[in-house]
Amino acid sequence: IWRGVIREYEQYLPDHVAETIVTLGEGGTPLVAARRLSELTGARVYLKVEGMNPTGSFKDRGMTTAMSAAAYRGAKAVVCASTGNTSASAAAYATAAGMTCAVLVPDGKIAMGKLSQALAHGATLLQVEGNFDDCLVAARKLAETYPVELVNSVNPDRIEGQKTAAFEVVDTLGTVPDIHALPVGNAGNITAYWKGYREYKDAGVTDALPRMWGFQAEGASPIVQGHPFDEPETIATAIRIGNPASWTQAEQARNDSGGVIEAVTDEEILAAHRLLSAEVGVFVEPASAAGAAGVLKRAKAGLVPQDALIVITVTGHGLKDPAWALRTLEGEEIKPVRVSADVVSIATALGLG
Ligand SMILES: Cc1ncc(COP(=O)(O)O)c(/C=C/C(=O)C(=O)O)c1O
Repeated sequence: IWRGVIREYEQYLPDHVAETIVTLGEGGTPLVAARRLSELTGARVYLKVEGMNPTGSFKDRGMTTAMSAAAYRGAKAVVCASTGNTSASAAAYATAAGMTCAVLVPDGKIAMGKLSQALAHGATLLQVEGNFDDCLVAARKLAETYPVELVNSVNPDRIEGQKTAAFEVVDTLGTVPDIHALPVGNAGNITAYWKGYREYKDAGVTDALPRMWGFQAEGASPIVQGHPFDEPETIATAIRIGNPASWTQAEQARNDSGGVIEAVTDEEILAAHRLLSAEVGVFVEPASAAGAAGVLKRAKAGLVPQDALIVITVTGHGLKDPAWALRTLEGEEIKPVRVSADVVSIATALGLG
């Protein structure tokens, strides 16, 4: 039985997170061989399906450690800024810890699934007139001034929990991938994976390191462009971030691993989003497809080494933001076919008639 991230990887985690463990069974997510992506790229591609965590995104890995640490310090209230998934996760783990949770989200830019989760878990959700970056500045000031713990990925306990995904990839594959690809927003996750891979190598579990390939949405690609975006814009609202908190660490992961951080367009993100659900069988939210979009883009440019072992993290479940399964970027509806209840109409509609 899987016992959650802290108990499975306690020896690699700080002592203060293992004293008062708050867990919802996070981690132990599937590593799925993506045959269609292997065909399209000429590599051996696996997906680390992080939508299979308790609240449907990778954020739960860092929330178990951050909330356990907060509980150990006797905190009664937590706060976070979020594009949605951090708030869903913070709300669930705060509830599990018996704490109150305040979340600051950008006005009108949070996917319905995530909003419903934060509210269902009883978080106090404030829609801030501003973008995610404004929310993060406010959340940090609030935690400095009032007795509330900040559980954003600027909190190192978050990174500690999230690095366990790298351990799981190695434990499942039995080796290190040549390349690890994933979306980059606030850049905590690329930082965490790189830390995890390095710690396994330092511990002698592995003898190599992957190249880190991070992908930002073109309209929200400060690390790619080398300057903050005051008005980040993308339909991938989870990564609609203009000034990543872990910017420097993300560049270190890119440089030290000999990897890249590049941009993909909303069209490329949605095309990958649809390919993953329609041709691989894994339904993810749009931002989560940015890594796959980037690998496909580099494959088209002849930049994916033949037969390379590639793991792509898909970060959140498709149910978080199902709207994009029902409409195209051009706005046309994808509607279920309506038929009368007789078997002939049904057979005809199915092309059997
Ligand atoms: C589905 C999904 N995919 C990718 C990212 C980017 O990860 P980072 O580069 O570590 O930020 C996020 C991030 C979400 C938040 O930042 C938040 O929830 O506040 C996400 O929800």
